[in-house]
Amino acid sequence: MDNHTICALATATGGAIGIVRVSGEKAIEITDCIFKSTRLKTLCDAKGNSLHYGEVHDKEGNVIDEVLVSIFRSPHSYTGEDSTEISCHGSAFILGQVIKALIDSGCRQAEPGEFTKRAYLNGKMDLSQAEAVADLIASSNKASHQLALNQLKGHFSSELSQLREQLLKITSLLELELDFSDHEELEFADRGELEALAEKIQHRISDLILSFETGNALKKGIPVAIVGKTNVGKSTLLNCLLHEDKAIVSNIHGTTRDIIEDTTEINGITFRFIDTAGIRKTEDYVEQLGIEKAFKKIDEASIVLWTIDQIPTADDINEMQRLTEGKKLLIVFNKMDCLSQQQVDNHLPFRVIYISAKYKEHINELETAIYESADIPTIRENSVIVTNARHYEALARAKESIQRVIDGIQLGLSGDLISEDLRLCLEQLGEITGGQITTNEVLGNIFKHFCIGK
Ligand SMILES: Nc1nc2c(c(=O)[nH]1)N(C=O)[C@@H](CNc1ccc(C(=O)N[C@@H](CCC(=O)O)C(=O)O)cc1)CN2
Ligand SMILES: Nc1nc2c(ncn2[C@@H]2O[C@H](COP(=O)(O)OP(=O)(O)OP(=O)(O)O)[C@@H](O)[C@H]2O)c(=O)[nH]1
Repeated sequence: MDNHTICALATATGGAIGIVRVSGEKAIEITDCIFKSTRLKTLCDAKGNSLHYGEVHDKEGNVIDEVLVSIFRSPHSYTGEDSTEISCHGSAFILGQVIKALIDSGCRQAEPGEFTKRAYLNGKMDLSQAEAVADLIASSNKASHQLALNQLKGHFSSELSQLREQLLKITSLLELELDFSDHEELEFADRGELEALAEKIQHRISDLILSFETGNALKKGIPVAIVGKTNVGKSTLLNCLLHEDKAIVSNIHGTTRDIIEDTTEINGITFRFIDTAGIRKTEDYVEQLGIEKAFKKIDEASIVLWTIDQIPTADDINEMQRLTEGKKLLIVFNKMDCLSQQQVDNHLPFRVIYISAKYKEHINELETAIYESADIPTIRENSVIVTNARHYEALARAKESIQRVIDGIQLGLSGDLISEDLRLCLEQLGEITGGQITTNEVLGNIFKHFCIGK
């Protein structure tokens, strides 16, 4: 890490007040260079967590703005370094001038995520908490907000450290055995006990891996595929659910060829609606490609809205069931405005939601059904749900390692062979929170997605 003092705008432009953050060894000294107060001789004597009124000026001594400066002293700051925050009037011009003045006095403009990266490197938070900061900023609904907050608060981190402790316990039991391996009659490590412990760890890792399906869906949006024959009104329905004209609607069969998707919220949960090409037999090569993509999307979706505009035949029902096996299936009978009461009353052997996409009738009812079929678990303040693909991958590898430990114990392998897999498992779990072994490449990949000033 370079030890330059960094600065950046911390707020979005356009507000009444804008904050410029400064962090690093010379943060207070450099801020003092551009700051003048009638009360205080120099900021360098100011206490940590104090607030100071004054003016900032440029190199030539021209006043830029009337401001408030907060002082944080290492290690009691967000980054763990000496830091200041300059609250100015929220004009893009003023904020630019303040940053320029700071750079003229020896600061460097911060890179994306550099404040949080420093907080991580200074031990203020672990890597999964740093990632939670980015998720928190990106959170747009109650669920994703709660998940990010839980991760930031360290619930996931402490779960991982419990797992690491248990792994270390197995390791130390095995090492004890190795130390005394000359005395073959001595068996310190009860293999049954070791196996039970390893299995407990594996279960917990498996649960975390499983939680990713929910976590990922809540973060990225629960995938809902809109499927059906051509011209039944799938694109009209998509537009209706998204509350915007996203897809082209026409009465020409086979209008939608490619996949069109976007997200929207129902009761604070993000859903990702995917409009697909209408399914029919066709000689048109491009349309056929679209239909194949539709089948793939059904596979990836958790919920399928099978849209119809006529009473389905037995063959239709068979196909519907065959293609959506293992999915939550909602049958949407569209164009109800064209149906006779008799057709509506015709009893179908499954639940059907009658709507009119064109005239926006019964859309609320459909939204409720979609929300209910998503079966979203309540996210408590201390729920641990994995939402990050990097964490998921590390857990998957850790699970393989612990499986090899279990296999090794069952096969009666020697302690040193088993220890090797235990060490791997520890390392893989350690990647999530970031240990000594985190490479610059991994760090670079994580922090480049942050905004500047965070
Ligand atoms: N003005 C401002 N608002 C902000 C932040 C900030 O840096 N500045 N944050 C940041 O992005 C978030 C709050 N996070 C923060 C986390 C730690 C510390 C801090 O000073 N920690 C010290 C003292 C802790 C204490 O008093 O208990 C420490 O960890 O030692 C500050 C902000 C959101 N709001
Ligand atoms: N009467 C009536 N017409 C509708 C309704 N919903 C859609 N339509 C009409 O049905 C026709 C087909 O609509 P689309 O949304 O393009 O149908 P699609 O299923 O996406 O069609 P493909 O792209 O061919 O798969 C259009 O003329 C729509 O205006 C409805 O609720 N009632």
